[in-house]
Amino acid sequence: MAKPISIQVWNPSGKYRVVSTKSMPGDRWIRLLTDQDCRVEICTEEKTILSVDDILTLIGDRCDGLTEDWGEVLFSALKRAGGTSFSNMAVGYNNVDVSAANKYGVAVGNTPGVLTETTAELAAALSLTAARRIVEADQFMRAGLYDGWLPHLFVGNLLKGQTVGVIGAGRIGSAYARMMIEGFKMNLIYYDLYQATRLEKFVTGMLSSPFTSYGQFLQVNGEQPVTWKRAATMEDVLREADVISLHPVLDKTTYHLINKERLGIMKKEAVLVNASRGPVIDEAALVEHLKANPMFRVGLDVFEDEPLMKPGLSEQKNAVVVPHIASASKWTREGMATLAALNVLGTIKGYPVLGDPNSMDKFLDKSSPVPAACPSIVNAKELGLQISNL
Ligand SMILES: NC(=O)c1ccc[n+]([C@@H]2O[C@H](COP(=O)([O-])OP(=O)(O)OC[C@H]3O[C@@H](n4cnc5c(N)ncnc54)[C@H](O)[C@@H]3O)[C@@H](O)[C@H]2O)c1
Ligand SMILES: O=C(O)[C@H](O)CO
Repeated sequence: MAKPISIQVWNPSGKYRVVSTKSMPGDRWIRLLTDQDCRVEICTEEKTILSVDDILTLIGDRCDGLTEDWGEVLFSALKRAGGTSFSNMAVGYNNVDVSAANKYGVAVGNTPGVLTETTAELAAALSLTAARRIVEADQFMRAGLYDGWLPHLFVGNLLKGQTVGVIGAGRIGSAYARMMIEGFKMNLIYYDLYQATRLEKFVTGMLSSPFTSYGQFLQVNGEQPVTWKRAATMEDVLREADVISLHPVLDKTTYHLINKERLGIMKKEAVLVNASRGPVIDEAALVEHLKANPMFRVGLDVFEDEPLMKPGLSEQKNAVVVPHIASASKWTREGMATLAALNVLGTIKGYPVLGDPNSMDKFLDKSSPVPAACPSIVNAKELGLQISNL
């Protein structure tokens, strides 16, 4: 007999039962659901990750929508309980077996757009922190080791005029690239399967006057214009860039994208940042590379065996590690909760799915009524859901 799971209930008499496996920030998402006749159950267990059995208990024998780590067993249980809707509170959905969801007719929601800038800012922070050895210097200071200014104390890398490499120049990768170009006047080299047209236009391009591009703006102000290049291969980025940030989705094409061989072609003093997904880097190979190359530095928000780090990583002074906080700003996390709730609500109500998963503003604007649509359902086409342009 499964152990009972502790929950908090909102609007107990609501017609639709929606379960959230975690407490999510803010209360707008709860109101949006309860106003539309949903009974909302929020798991209040203290453990961070629920087991499959815990979630099966939460689903029970009737559940209309739910939010966690999902595959065949859970989607079939949700279907048996009458559920048609699931949402990740995340843009990445590598934790979801979408073909199992398709098999059981369950819509899979995600939360794009609202976390783009917040995640890019953390990647920029990790780049700077690693390049300028801020964590090492902070620890040194707190340990009472500072005896006075020295020419060689914590010498790091200057970013200005160096080259930033972006692998995966989608929403977050492009936002990060712009921050590094504007903030530190770095040159850009990027690799993506597709051309990042908007990003390219930003650096050189054809945007409106008074300046046609950021490069021209710098020139007019007496500064060296920045350059950009779309690399033909990922190896070109690894060879040329001084700071490399990873922003692709995680799938079989990006698993261990950074491995021993590819680490080997990077500059000895390069900075590598990962705020995408842990398994994009072969973390055991990275630990060896960090040991052998003390001037090579990494900033990691995500880990291959999350929440664990590979043996040896935590001892490396040339690694900055943070616990998957890239999207952790108040505005973003409340927005993610709202989008996740609206994905579930919209599916329950049979609303169409927004055709453009990059324009979430209308769902996030607290001063106007929320549109009768699902913000982002990744398997809308497979399930034959109606698409709307609002
Ligand atoms: N650390 C965090 O908290 C956090 C927060 C948000 C997103 N993420 C991760 O970041 C990822 C990207 O998010 P996004 O909103 O920018 O997604 P996006 O879809 O806009 O961008 C992903 C880009 O990766 C590119 N890509 C796919 N396969 C590739 C390959 N083999 N080589 C190079 N590029 C490839 C795609 O063409 C696309 O441009 C998410 O899938 C998620 O895993 C992490
Ligand atoms: O994919 C995502 O959105 C993150 O990992 C959580 O912010």
